[in-house]
Amino acid sequence: MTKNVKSKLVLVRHGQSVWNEQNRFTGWVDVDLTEQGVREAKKAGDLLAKEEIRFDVAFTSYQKRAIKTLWMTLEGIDQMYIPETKAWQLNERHYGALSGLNKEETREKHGAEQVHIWRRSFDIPPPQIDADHEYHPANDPKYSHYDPAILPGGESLQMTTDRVLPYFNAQIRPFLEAGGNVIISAHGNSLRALMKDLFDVADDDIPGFEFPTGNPLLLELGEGQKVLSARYLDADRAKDLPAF
Ligand SMILES: O=C(O)[C@H](O)COP(=O)(O)O
Repeated sequence: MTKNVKSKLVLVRHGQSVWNEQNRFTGWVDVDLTEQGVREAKKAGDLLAKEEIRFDVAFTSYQKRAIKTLWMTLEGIDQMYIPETKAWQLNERHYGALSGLNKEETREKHGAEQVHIWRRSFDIPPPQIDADHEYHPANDPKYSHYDPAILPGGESLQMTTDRVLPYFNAQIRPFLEAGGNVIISAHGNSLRALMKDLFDVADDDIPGFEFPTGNPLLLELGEGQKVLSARYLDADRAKDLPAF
């Protein structure tokens, strides 16, 4: 049976960041890519070039690790001309008071089980960060044009999903619905939120899925954005995908 592909959607997690390398909780802290992260982002472009997809529009977060990954990927496919929208709703989940801490040291202090709950539960947020802390978005000039009341100080995956999906449905789905091809460069947990919706994954199962850094996930979508096919372009660095 032939697949009736209406649109293509590429999800790419940013290449390795400085704090990925240092094993620190990152969230909304705006750290840069490492040299390895740059190589991963460029490779994402090389891999995507082989697919010969013409994109209509790109989306990314307010965070430079995802923005630069998008730019290098678009450069690799010679499509830097496409419209590009940045939205804080696609940011990584806010890691609250854990932001900046080393994950191993936090395990030593609070126990591996507690750290696993903070990292991989669906609905348990990390401890909130103080409103006057430099890592609270209300104190970051990037977000000064937003009402501080809507800016998070620590999010569970569920809270992340609750701000990613309304944005996706309102701003990105219409392009897919119209048959457009879309690329989104974002983060481990904002991409999990999208994966949960697109593949209809249960709350308890979604934290178990990992997005490799800088490895584009290509989805072919049919009517109503039903997933018809899904594969990571770097098969050697692929992770498990939900059933569809
Ligand atoms: O924000 C972070 O620290 C990482 O990007 C994702 O962290 P996690 O693996 O703990 O979800």
